[in-house]
Amino acid sequence: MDITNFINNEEQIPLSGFWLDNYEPATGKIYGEIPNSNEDDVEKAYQAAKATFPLWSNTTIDERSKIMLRIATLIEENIEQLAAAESRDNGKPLWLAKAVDIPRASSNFRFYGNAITQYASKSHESIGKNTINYTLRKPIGVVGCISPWNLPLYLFSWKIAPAIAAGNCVVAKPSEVTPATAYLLGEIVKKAGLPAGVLNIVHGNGASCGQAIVTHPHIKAISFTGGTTTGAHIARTAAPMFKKLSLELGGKNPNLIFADCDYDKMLDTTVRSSFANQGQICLCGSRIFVQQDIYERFKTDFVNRIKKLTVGHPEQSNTKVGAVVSASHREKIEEYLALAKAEPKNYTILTGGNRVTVANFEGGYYLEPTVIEVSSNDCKLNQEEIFGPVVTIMPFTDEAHALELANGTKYGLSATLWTNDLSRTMRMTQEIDAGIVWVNTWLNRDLRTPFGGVKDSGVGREGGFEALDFFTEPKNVCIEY
Ligand SMILES: NC(=O)C1=CN([C@@H]2O[C@H](COP(=O)(O)OP(=O)(O)OC[C@H]3O[C@@H](n4cnc5c(N)ncnc54)[C@H](O)[C@@H]3O)[C@@H](O)[C@H]2O)C=CC1
Ligand SMILES: O=C(O)/C=C/C=C(\O)C(=O)O
Repeated sequence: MDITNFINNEEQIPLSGFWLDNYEPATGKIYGEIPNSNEDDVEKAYQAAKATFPLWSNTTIDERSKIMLRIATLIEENIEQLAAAESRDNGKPLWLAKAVDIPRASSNFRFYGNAITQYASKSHESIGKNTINYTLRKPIGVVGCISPWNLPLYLFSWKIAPAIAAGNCVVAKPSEVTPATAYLLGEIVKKAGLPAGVLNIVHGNGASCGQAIVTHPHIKAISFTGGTTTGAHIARTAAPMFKKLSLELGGKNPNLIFADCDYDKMLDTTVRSSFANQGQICLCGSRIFVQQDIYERFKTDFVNRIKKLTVGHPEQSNTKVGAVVSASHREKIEEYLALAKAEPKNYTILTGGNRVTVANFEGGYYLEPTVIEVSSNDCKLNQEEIFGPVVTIMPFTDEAHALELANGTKYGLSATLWTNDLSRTMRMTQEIDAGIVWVNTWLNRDLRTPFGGVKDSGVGREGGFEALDFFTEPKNVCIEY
C-alpha cells in the first residue's frame, strides 16, 4: 500500500522528500512506503487547519454531528477493508481487528457526534451581587493528536473525534509503525463531507514529524498516547510553550485475584487480559497476584490454558496470538525473556519464553505467550512495562499485602480486582493507585467514563465530556445588572 499525507482533503507527497519502509509483522517483509514528514509538512498541515478553523468552529453543532455520524457509518461500511489493513499493518489477528478495533473506531465518531449535541456550558448566578456569570467553551484552534501502534485506528479516532466535535481543526500523526488505517480514514472523512483542512494527517517518525507537531508554536494543545519516556519528553518540550497536554502513557497493571472470586469467569478473563492483542494494550494485566489459598490451583490451570493458545498468522481464524508489531519491539521483549532465563533465583518461566516459527511465514515476529513466576515485586520484570505477551505471577497473603503489591510501581493506569466480597471491593477500590479499576471484569468500556492514569501513567483524562473539556478553553463572562 502506498501511503501519502492527507492535507486539505488531498493526498500529498511529503515536502521532506523522505520515506520510511513499512513492514508487515506477520512476514517481516516490507510492503509499502510512508512519508517521513518534517517541519515543512507539519507547517503545511497547520496552515490548512488554520485556514479552515473560522469555518469549522462556526459550523452548527447539528452539522458537525451529522458529518461525524456519517464518518462512523462509513467506517462500519468499510469494516472488511479497514480490518484487513489493520491486521496486516499491526500483526493482530484479523478477527480481533473486526471485532474490536474497527467497531470501536466507528463508535468513537458516533459517540462524539452525539456527545457534542449534549455538551453545555455552565452559568453561575451570584445572588446578592446582581451578577450572572456564564462560561463559554471555545475550541482551542489547531490541535495536535499523536497516537501509537498498538490500537491504531481505535486510538487515532479516540483523539480526533472529540477534537473536531468541539470545533477544532487537527494536525494528526499516527504511529509510523502502523500508518495504514489512518491513511484510509482520509478518504472516509472526505466522503462524509468533512470540510477540507479540518483533519490533516501527516505521517512520519517521532523525531521528525512528531517533534515538529509538539514544537509548533501555534499548535496549542497536544493529545498523546504512547510510551512513558516519550510522554516525559513531550511534557518537557511543551510545558515551557504553555501548551495544554493530555498524556495517556504506560501501565504495569495489577490483576488481584482473591480466593472468593468467581473462579471460572476470572480464569477466562485473565487469559484475555494477559494476552489480548499480544499483550500490547496499556491496560493488560501484566502483573498477576493471586491469594495464597488458590495460588497453586490457579498456576496450574492458567499455565495449561496458555499452553493451548495458538500462535499464528493473523489471517488464520484459530490464531489467538498474532505477531508482535516490529522486529525491534520483539527484540525489546526478548531482552526481558533473556533476563528471566539468566536469573533463575528471581524468575521461573512456567511456559513460553521463546520465538515461534510459523510455517510459510518464517520472517514474522512471533513469540510464545509467556508466564513467569517472580519471587518479588521489586524485580525488573514487575517494574518495567514489557508491552508484549509476557505476564508475571506471584502469591499474596491478605488484603494489605495485595494493596502493597498493587501500588508498588511507578505506574498507575488500571487495576483489576477479582472478589465477591463487597466490603473488600469498597476498601480496595478506594486505596488502589489507578485511574481505572475493574471489578470482576476487564476492559469493559463505557465511553462516557473518564479514561487515564495517575503517577507515571499520564496526565489528564480522555473520554466523555472530559475530552471535550480538554479540547476547549473555558472563558467566563460576568455581567452585572
Ligand atoms: N499505549 C501505550 O501505553 C503504549 C506504550 N508504548 C510503550 O512505549 C514503548 C516504546 O514504543 P514506541 O513505539 O517507541 O512508542 P512511542 O511512545 O515512542 O510512540 C507513540 C507515538 O509517539 C510518537 N513519537 C515518538 N517520539 C516523539 C516525539 N519526540 N515527539 C512527538 N511524538 C513522538 C511516535 O511516532 C508514535 O506516533 C513500548 O515498548 C511500550 O512499552 C508504546 C505504544 C503504546
Ligand atoms: O480507550 C480504550 O478503551 C483503550 C485504550 C487503550 C490504550 O490507551 C492503549 O492501549 O494505549
